[in-house]
Amino acid sequence: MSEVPVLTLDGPSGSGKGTIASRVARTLGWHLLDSGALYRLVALGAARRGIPMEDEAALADYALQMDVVFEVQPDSGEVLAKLDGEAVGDAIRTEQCGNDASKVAALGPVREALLQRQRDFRRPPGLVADGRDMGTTVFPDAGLKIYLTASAEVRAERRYKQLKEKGISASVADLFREIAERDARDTERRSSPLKPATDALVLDTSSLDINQVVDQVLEQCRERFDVNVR
Ligand SMILES: Nc1ncnc2c1ncn2[C@@H]1O[C@H](COP(=O)(O)OP(=O)(O)O)[C@@H](O)[C@H]1O
Ligand SMILES: Nc1ccn([C@H]2C[C@H](O)[C@@H](COP(=O)(O)OP(=O)(O)O)O2)c(=O)n1
Repeated sequence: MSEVPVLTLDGPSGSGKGTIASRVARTLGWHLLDSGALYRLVALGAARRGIPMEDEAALADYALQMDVVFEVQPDSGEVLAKLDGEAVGDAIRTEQCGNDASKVAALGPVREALLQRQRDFRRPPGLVADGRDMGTTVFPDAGLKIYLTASAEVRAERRYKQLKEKGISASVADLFREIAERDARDTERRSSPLKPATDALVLDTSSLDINQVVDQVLEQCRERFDVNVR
């Protein structure tokens, strides 16, 4: 078993995983795995190559050989992805790409193809891994597992504000429907469905702000890991 400590943050869309994972990883000085970005990159790369979303074998093959580089921006901490040598920008952040990612992620062979790539992110001094099955399947021996959640209404409202800030128009009602559909697909699939690990700490963030969630997660990290953070 690897000695490198891992914190897993799993949960449904809009629960705050990405935001909290990036803040906590920066504070701890640990590496970051945005596993959802990998599924989004499979969906984007496959669409660009004309691979049909039903062709499991071709999708898994692409997931195995796609060339992905994540570059952390030193100032903002923002992570930029390069796929097959090209910066993808916001193309992987659209709701369409998220929905396509959720579809390719339901395919067992695609999940299998991404498993080792995700585990390779575990490097000293530690890893914060964000996704759906980080605590259940990818890092079952993680030292701390947190399952973030929030009501679907709150999550749709957060997504609405996030899109508005980016200048993208959307309706809360459509976002709510998409979130409910994605929740259903992610929790009902057979291969590594979205659910809290039996040893995960469940944190409902519906009435917490970002700083409150970061503080609670860091508090748990201080208790579980040999870290010295304020
Ligand atoms: N606890 C929170 N309170 C309010 N807004 C939040 C909270 N956590 C995240 N957000 C905001 O909600 C949006 C979605 O968060 P994000 O981290 O992308 O979620 P996820 O990765 O789970 O889909 C972002 O705009 C983020 O700033
Ligand atoms: N570990 C993971 C991460 C993401 N997925 C799938 C399921 C999700 O609906 C999509 C997109 O994930 P992502 O975390 O980027 O999406 P959100 O930011 O939560 O909306 O990928 C997965 O099945 N397993």
